[in-house]
Formats: sequence, structure tokens, C-alpha cells
Amino acid sequence: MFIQKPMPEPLDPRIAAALEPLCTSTLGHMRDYGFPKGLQPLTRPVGFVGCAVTVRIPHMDSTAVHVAVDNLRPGDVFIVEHSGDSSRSCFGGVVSYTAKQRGAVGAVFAGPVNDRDEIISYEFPVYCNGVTSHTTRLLGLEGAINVPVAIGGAVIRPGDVVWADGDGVVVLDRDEALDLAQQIRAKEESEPAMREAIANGMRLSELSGASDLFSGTR
Ligand SMILES: O=C([O-])CC(=O)C(=O)O
Ligand SMILES: [Mg+2]
Repeated sequence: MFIQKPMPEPLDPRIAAALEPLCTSTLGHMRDYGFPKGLQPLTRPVGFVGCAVTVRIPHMDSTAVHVAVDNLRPGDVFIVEHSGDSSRSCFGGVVSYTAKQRGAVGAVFAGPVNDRDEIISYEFPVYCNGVTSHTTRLLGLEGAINVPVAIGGAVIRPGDVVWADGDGVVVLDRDEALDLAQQIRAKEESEPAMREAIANGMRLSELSGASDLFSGTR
């Protein structure tokens, strides 16, 4: 059976503008969920912020991927879960070309991609778990578009904010994104003073508080 839920509302453009200059790993200092694991960027440098459009496919049927990619809009991020089988690629040159033509800003896959060099030639940023020649097929079995999916242990819902840079991918609720961006920016803005203090001989462990926490040393 195929399921197709409505497309999510596009994101407030202020969200991408606020997050793009920041580092995903600053958020990694602040929370422990929403970080898909085991993925790598196809190329570096890499960076995008956009609205999740999700697809879940069974292990070797990418029918839903071909349908969903046509629905992508400017500012979307294409997200595909492979129902736990991450051995076959559903995303190669033609699908990436379509995503780019529709205005998508990036893609995140629980599995590998194919047509690596062609995808790179389109300058379409992708996070995935590798590259393979072994692909999915168009079988018409089943699949779901715009349902919650699980990518590398993180749940991504249609309409979530997907933010990627050279350190990784993070998933945020759209309602928290602007507040979080402000907190992340404040933390990053405190670092130049810290570097200056280190250059002037201050110990990092004193600045960070680690020396107080490092108790009970034998
Ligand atoms: O068609 C597919 O499913 C994958 C592929 O090779 C392409 O996108 O060019
Ligand atoms: Mg191909």
C-alpha cells in the first residue's frame, strides 16, 4: 500500500538565515537527541538548512522516491528511510537532478547513493551512509510519503528543520528553531574571549570549569 500525506508548510525563511552561520556541534554541546548517526557528506564543504520532506521505502522498491521527488519545493530537504535495509541506493544522477531542479537544498539518506560523480557535478549536497552500484527498483510494492521516519536513530517528521554542516546533521522542531539559534549564537559568541584568555596563559580547565569538576584524583 502507498501512503501520501500532504506536503508540510514551508519553513519561515528566518530559520535558515539564523542557523546557516552557526555550527551544528555547538548544539551537540547542549542536547543529546536529534543527531542521525552513521552518515557522511558526499562532498565537503557541505551545508544546508531546510524543511524535511520524508519518504519511507521498503528495502528495494523506490517507487515512492520517484513520486516524492517531483513534489519538492525550494527550501526542502529530501529525507529517505530504507526500512532498516541500508544496502541499496534509491538516489542517483536522475533523482538528484530532479531534486535540484525542484529547488531542494539537500538530501539525507539512511542508505547509500549511486551515480556519485553525477550527483557531485550537480553540486547537490547529500548526507548518506556511502556509495554503491546496487540499486533499488521500481516495483510498485509500497512506500510512504510525508510520514515520520527514523534516520540513524533520529526521528524526522515532515516539516522538521534539517540542518547540516561539515560536522553532521541535526533535526529540530520548527517551533524551537529560532530560540535555539539565539542560544547557539550566544554560546559561539563567547568563544573568541576564551581563545584570547588561553593565548594570555589562562588554563582551559579553569575557563571551562573542568578543574573544579575533576575531583577525587588519585
Ligand atoms: O533511478 C534511480 O532510482 C537511481 C538512479 O540511478 C538515478 O537517480 O539516476
Ligand atoms: Mg542513474
